[in-house]
Amino acid sequence: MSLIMTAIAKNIKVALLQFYAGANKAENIKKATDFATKALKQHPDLDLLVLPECFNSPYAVDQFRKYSESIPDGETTKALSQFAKEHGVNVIGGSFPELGDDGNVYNTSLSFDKTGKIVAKHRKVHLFDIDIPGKMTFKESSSLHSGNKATVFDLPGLGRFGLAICYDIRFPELAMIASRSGAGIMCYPGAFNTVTGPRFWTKFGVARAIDNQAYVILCSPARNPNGGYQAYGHSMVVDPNGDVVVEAGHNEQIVYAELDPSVEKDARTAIPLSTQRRFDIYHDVSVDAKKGAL
Ligand SMILES: O=C(O)CCC(=O)C(=O)O
Repeated sequence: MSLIMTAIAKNIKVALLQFYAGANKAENIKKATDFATKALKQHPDLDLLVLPECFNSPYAVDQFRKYSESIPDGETTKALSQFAKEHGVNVIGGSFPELGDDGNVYNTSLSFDKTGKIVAKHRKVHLFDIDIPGKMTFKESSSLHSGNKATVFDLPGLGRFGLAICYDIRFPELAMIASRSGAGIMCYPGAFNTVTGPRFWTKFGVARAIDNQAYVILCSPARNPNGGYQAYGHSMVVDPNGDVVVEAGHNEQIVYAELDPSVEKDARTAIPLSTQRRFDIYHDVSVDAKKGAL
């Protein structure tokens, strides 16, 4: 018996819905379902739809609370659940601002199986607090609270997924946890920007794919011609060898890919990282972490 595990159950046909959000929340939700409908019209046999980060709200720290809603009774959750159920399709629902029971606001991603059931909820763990002098300052923590767990889940018939949001991708640990738990696909709804996007977006997609010999899905909002936060776009799928399978431009569009379990199996068989790991050496990398060390 092969020791190499493949975490994808079948060929998975996926669509990445790259669109931007405007000021009207109801219109943003409708746009999401319109894009989803269009994708299914073009490819009725799709298994999975993926939406971008923060798809029902402008990406602005002073707006998140206004657009936030509770889960599962908020309008965004209901719309996505209903769409998944009506069309019998799995949905990784980008992210949107969640109003938690504790009164705090989170950047949260929900996934739905094809019966419309919520099968995963990830609250962004690492908040985007950066200051690049003269170029960009952003402080998500001024209005958002962070999540406190890594997210791994199964979509029945498709396989095991890891889920994280945007800036989370810079911390390889979340993808490692998912992969060590048997995930074969790592998905990041993410809104990189025109400063850090060109430099880092593709590299992170490729890095996480190679690290874990897993498919990586990145789904971004499109760039908004009416100003505000300028997302990088370039939604993409990267295969377990680090090859980019499909990549969008920066305008609104839908891109399609097929995830093939044999590609993952071949990658993992050819270079058998999973049987060569030395957990005796790096069983817990946090143990010796020193204050101020990377
Ligand atoms: O990591 C980056 O460069 C961008 C992250 C980001 O835009 C976000 O977390 O929303």
